[in-house]
Amino acid sequence: MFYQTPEHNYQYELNKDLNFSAAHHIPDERAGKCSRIHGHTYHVNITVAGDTLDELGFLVNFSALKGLIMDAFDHRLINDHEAFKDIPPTSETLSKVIYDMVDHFIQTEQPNDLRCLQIILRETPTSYVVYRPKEYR
Ligand SMILES: Nc1nc2c(c(=O)[nH]1)N=C([C@H](O)[C@H](O)COP(=O)(O)OP(=O)(O)OP(=O)(O)O)CN2
Ligand SMILES: [Zn+2]
Repeated sequence: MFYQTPEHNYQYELNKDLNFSAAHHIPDERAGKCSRIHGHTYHVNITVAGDTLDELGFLVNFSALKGLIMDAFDHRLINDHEAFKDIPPTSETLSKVIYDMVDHFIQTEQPNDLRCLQIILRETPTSYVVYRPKEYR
């Protein structure tokens, strides 16, 4: 599947799609049925860009991005994750949490200079969110 990505001048743009199964609830009765614990097959699209490749010829290993997200959320209750100690696990907040995880990983684990441009998080067949920082550094 192809998604809209922000305009940029990087030579390479990588996209990784992945799915994970998880439960969540929005702990507020105003969320209606979503205040009850329920599950989704989440779909995530991660966009990373850069001008230089690492020694393997990768921007970043696709499987490293997948592992990062799967380890944190697959077959878990998202509310239990420390990032959601004080905020509800909505599509909006989860897309930002995933953005921050990917950004931290590529800044600390990759030798090449990479940027995460956006995260698309699909919670249901009819609902998804795009998270993009105001500007990429
Ligand atoms: N802005 C948001 N609204 C809602 C979120 C969210 O994360 N951000 N989450 C939920 C529920 O958790 C749940 O995912 C229901 O979403 P919804 O699109 O309403 O699901 P349906 O399958 O019922 O959608 P239909 O298109 O009506 O079948 C709710 N809102
Ligand atoms: Zn839900």
